[in-house]
Amino acid sequence: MLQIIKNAKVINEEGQLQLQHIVIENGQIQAMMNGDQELPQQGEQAEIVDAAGRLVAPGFIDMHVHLREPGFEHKETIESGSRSAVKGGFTTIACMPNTKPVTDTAETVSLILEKAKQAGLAKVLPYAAITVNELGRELTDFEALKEAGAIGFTDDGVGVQNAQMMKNAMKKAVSLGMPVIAHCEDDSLVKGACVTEGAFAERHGLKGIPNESEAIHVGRDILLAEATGVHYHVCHVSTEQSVRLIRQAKAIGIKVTAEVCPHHLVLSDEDIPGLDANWKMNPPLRSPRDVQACIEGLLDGTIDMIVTDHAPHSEEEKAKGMELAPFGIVGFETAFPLLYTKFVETGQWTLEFLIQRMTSDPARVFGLNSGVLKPGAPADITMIDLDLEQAVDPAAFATKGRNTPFTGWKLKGWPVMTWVDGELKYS
Ligand SMILES: NC(=O)N[C@@H](CC(=O)O)C(=O)O
Ligand SMILES: [Zn+2]
Ligand SMILES: [Zn+2]
Repeated sequence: MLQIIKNAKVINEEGQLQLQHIVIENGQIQAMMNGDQELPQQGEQAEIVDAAGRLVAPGFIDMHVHLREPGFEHKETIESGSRSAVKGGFTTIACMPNTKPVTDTAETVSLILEKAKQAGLAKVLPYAAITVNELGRELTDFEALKEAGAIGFTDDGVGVQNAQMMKNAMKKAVSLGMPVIAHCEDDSLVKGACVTEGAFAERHGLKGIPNESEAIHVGRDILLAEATGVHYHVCHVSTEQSVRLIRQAKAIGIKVTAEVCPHHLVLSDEDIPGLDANWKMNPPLRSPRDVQACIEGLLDGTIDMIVTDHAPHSEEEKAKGMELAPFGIVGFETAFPLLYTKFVETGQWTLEFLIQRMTSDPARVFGLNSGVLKPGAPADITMIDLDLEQAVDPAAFATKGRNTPFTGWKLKGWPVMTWVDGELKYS
């Protein structure tokens, strides 16, 4: 079937906004036509959506999310999580293996893929665990996990504490042409802390999570990546020191890539209003200096992409307070409006810069065929109303999670329609 999204404002190859018509056939982009060209003859039988000059971008790609299924369906399911994703303009999401059971067997990878297919919303790419049960003691069966459809290995939620274990994982991964994705956290430097070391922790008499707990793993793993030649990807970078280490490693050609979350670009520990666990996530909100370093790292290409680390938890769990509640905040439905409002509307970033970090860059790093609007690409598309301004209202979220620090924030740039392989999944 032929579909046309006409009068779409797209970012063209020169990085300029241009009015175009997007012609879609059988789930793929067939042509990108200039807005002043006549629509194709078959246009009469085509299903036509008039974008009326709204921004139309490649569907966003989020390489770090928690869908909680199997095992934590009270927090989220693959269905509710992928519904939240498409509502946020995301068409491809890569889910973390800290489920119950941990995604450490081919059966669980297959189960996730099956549930994602049933949900029929976003494309779901599962990661598998590096170690059995994410306990750091024994490697999982990388071949079987790859065979079942895992796209990379990570123990997200915890760091791999043992350097030899990490090195063995990297050797195995590189032999299979697979990446290792690391949650960087040295447990010996954390010990029961819930917020970053610094002003907020001191004021509230809390133990702090020091920057080195993250950066020590980044440094260690960069050396191991150099030794093994693996593609090493750093999760949720939050510190100045990590940015520096990654920058240096990239400069000498080590195969390292990195991601950063919207909250680490927009919030510091100075913004935390009090002992409210909606401001608790791992890594924690750091100092304004770290925030600045993450922004600079993204700007100079040290950090490759933006991910949400969408991490839903139930209201009861989050009500346990700053010290006892689990780490994590939801992210799909606020990511684009938040970054658009904070960085593009204020003139600090171009729209193109923001969109590339959420589309073509993750696609490039992980070898996906999406993330671009060009003939032959899957019709994974998001339409955004850049003028629509509304307050963040967790009660209206599609995710089961209500855990966000952005409640009430007035933001512009809300996704209004999302297509996956040409099928409308949100409007
Ligand atoms: N980011 C978080 O604060 N929490 C994540 C775990 C993780 O990403 O490390 C979770 O699973 O809840
Ligand atoms: Zn993590
Ligand atoms: Zn995570």
